[in-house]
Amino acid sequence: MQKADIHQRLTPAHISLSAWDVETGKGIWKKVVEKTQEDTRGTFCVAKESINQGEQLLVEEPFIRQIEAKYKESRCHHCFQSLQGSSRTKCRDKDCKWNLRYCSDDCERSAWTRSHQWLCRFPELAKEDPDIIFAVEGYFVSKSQNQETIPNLVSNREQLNASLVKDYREKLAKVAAIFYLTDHVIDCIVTIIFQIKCNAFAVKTAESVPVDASFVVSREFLTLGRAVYLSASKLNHDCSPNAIISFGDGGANPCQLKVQCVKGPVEKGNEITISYGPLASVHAREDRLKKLKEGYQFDCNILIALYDIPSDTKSPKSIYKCQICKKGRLYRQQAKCGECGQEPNWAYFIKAENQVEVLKQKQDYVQVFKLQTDIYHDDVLAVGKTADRVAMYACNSGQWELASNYAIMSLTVAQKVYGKLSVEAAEEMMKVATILLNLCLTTGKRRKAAMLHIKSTIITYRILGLDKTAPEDIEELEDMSAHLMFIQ
Ligand SMILES: C[S@@+](CC[C@H](N)C(=O)[O-])C[C@H]1O[C@@H](n2cnc3c(N)ncnc32)[C@H](O)[C@@H]1O
Repeated sequence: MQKADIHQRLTPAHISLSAWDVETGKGIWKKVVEKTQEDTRGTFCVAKESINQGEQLLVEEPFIRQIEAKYKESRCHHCFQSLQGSSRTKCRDKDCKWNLRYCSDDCERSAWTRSHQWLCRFPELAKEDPDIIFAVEGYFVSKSQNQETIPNLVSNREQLNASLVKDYREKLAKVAAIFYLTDHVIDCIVTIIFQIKCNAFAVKTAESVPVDASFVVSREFLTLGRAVYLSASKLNHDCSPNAIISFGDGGANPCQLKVQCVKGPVEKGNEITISYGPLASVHAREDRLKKLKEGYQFDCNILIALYDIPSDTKSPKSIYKCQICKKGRLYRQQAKCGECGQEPNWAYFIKAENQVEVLKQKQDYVQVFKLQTDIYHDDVLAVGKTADRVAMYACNSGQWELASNYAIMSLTVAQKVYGKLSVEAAEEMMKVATILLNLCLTTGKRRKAAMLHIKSTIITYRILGLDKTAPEDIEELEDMSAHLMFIQ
């Protein structure tokens, strides 16, 4: 028999894939159960018993994963681990043209049994649209579990425009011809494309990036690839979530996903949520709704129910400062101040907000900050965001003292809005720590403040359980502390 004939016969459309050697499974929830309700939110996760802040709720391996093209040379195709210093393994088939690298024989075997055995023989597919290849891999792995689509995941396919489905069917033509796929299988793969859209997580890792000649200032997140997890995919979205997702096991196993409670206690029966990206702390309500609709094809019912505010209000959190008593908290267009009973001058606020927009165009954020602190109370996120911006500009030009003053103001806002023990405040604390360290290293000033601040950042991280999700941050804080010891 010709090699080409063997290829055609050994395709998943012709033989039944058995579950041999393909290890996939759902991660086991701790203190959490999945529930399904007949409303638009489908299945979701609730606390089975009271959950404390910092508790780890799930550790899970991907059902399917796909590395970012730019890491193909430098990271393992299967587990995304860096290949630096490790002996590289290639595909078992010497004729394979996919040019895949693995960190170990185990990873090569896992990738082979899951899907590469089917793709290996068709080098022309290596250049196909990654969305298509990922979905085809999803089909192979699902078939190995005797399923035709990824088990129990939503696709929201019914809400999508029929022309999008048609586009994907056309894009699948090449794969369909190679594998002799039936119309039914093509349809399953289209569903998997949409399941991936609704459920895949970007697999991220944090990396410290040195800024100019100083110690460490910036932490960047690299997206190594994407992956679908069967249990974690049951978490619904909230713009102010009580859990976070992290990846990796202290630098190892970059695809391993963890879910951690960060706002507790969560009482029995209450929902566990994560953010799919949009956060109340960062994005305006309209932007959040749009991102969720475009990215995940749903109308967030939490946003609609909780933040149903008049459309002329820019943000639910814009609380104006009464210009007469300086104490009253005014919501937009409120007739009288609750403190002094005087009528607010709304024309003044509107003029100030217009000026803010002009100053933002000119990137004069110091003046923006002055105006905002005049018209808003100090628990308004816009004030914190501007302070953060000024701090970052000051960092980039080495003005550490100015940077530290504004970073502390930004931290104060985060602590007021989210609470001292919140992930948002912890992130701001990390920034303040690095800025204070740089200030101390360059001028010798505020050593004691830096030491104390680093200590309280470590404690905050530990209470929130972030030492488990971001152990590299703790390592960095400990390094900072050690550096400060040697400064007089
Ligand atoms: C990753 S899945 C979450 C689990 C999903 N509820 C299920 O039944 O499998 C994402 C989908 O859940 C639904 N969803 C998640 N969060 C939601 C929310 N806040 N409001 C409405 N629907 C939501 C949407 O259909 C979304 O595309």
